[in-house]
Amino acid sequence: MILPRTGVAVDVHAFGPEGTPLWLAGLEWPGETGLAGHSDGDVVAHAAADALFSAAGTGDLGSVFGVDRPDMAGASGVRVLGEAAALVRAAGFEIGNVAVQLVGQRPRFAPRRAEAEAVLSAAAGAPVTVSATTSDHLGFPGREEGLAAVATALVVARG
Ligand SMILES: Nc1ccn([C@@H]2O[C@H](COP(=O)(O)O)[C@@H](O)[C@H]2O)c(=O)n1
Ligand SMILES: C[C@@]1(CO)OP(=O)(O)OP(=O)(O)OC[C@H]1O
Repeated sequence: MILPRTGVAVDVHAFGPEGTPLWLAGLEWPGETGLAGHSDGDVVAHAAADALFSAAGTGDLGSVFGVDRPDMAGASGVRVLGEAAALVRAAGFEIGNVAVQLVGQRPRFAPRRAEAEAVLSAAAGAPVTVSATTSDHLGFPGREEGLAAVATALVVARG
């Protein structure tokens, strides 16, 4: 019997200097300060990609993409998630779904949830849902030093 496999991941990025564009959940957020990173720092897309690797048992974000690949400098979250999904499929898995939760005081995510889910689902080729929560002003997200995202993914080996 082929059983589904779950994966889990957390990603964290600090905010960059004021004026850095924010890319989050595959969307640009005008007027919001962006995240620092080798790529565009999209914690939601990164957590989704890493959860897929976790489910498939194909390593993790750092070991697959690393920060020493010049072609990944500034890479979009949509690209990271799309490439992760392709690698997981190439390893012999179908993707069931990915669920992500953003942790941060801002941006206010809910008004753009449907838009973000559409963009990320298209990138992954499977349903990606995104929820958001504040940390009630506690910890680094609460102090608005950065954002975190936690994700789970479900994959099934092709029979
Ligand atoms: N960045 C965020 C954080 C939260 N939300 C929405 O607000 C709801 C309540 O959040 P609490 O942390 O106060 O429980 C949450 O369920 C989200 O719908 C948001 O849109 N953006
Ligand atoms: C995505 C990568 C590669 O550009 O860079 P970062 O933007 O630093 O993101 P992180 O979540 O630390 O994952 C590691 C890297 O693979």
